[in-house]
Amino acid sequence: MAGGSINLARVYTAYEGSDLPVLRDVSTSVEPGEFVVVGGPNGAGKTTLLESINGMLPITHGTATVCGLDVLSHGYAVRRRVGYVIQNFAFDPLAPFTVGHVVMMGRYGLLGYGRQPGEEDRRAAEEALHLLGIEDLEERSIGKLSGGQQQKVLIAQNLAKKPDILLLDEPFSNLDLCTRDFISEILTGTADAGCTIVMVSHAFDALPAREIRVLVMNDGRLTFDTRCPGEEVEERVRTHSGDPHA
Ligand SMILES: Nc1ncnc2c1ncn2[C@@H]1O[C@H](COP(=O)(O)OP(=O)(O)OP(=O)(O)O)[C@@H](O)[C@H]1O
Repeated sequence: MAGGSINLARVYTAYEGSDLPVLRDVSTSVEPGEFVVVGGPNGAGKTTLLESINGMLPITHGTATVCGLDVLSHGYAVRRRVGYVIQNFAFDPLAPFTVGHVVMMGRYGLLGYGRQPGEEDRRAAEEALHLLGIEDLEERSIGKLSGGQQQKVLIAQNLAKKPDILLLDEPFSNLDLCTRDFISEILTGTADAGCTIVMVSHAFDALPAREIRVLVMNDGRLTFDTRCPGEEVEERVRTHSGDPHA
């Protein structure tokens, strides 16, 4: 994990079929190894921001450069280096994959076309299973696990990829309090190893004690940007989030 930078310059993003952009005039720079928390009210554009960074959504104006690559013209290369733990994902109970398969899928984008996983891939998957403490689930069917267990598997899948940047959308949403602390420690270790972390969250109780970069979004715009210790993040986000019901 080398740690990747993110540079957004006056970015606008619109969903297909819509003329109105959801992200509006977003500019920011994230340095390699930063731990970023993105807050703000429901519908502010936080998920849209993550999916603009990894090139899943089309940027209609402005430029996004991730790990030194232009996202519009090098989306595939960007996604090889960026992990993404999506929000509220649930596998079909009949999905024909074991936990081991799902974690190994994190390596597939790194393999050439038609190449089978090798020793390095197996080691990376085993390390990720071990880090998340889910080795005992390796042979279990993914769709038959609890939401919290599936969440851990998705995090393991993305860590097996050894990304330069890890994007996480509400990673604590399915997790009990102890597991939140456990995942928070893993993310802190991942950031300390050099990986840039960008996490969208409404839950701030499990943030690491280290310095956090806080970005707040309101109505598609980036409206607040600061750095503070983990325990102050909730207060900063609360103070700077517009009330959508006001
Ligand atoms: N697939 C889509 N097509 C059209 N509009 C969408 C789509 N997904 C989201 N939007 C709109 O984009 C806006 C921002 O949504 P987004 O999911 O980025 O917000 P968010 O800040 O992540 O919200 P939350 O905290 O509720 O997860 C919302 O107005 C939403 O309705």
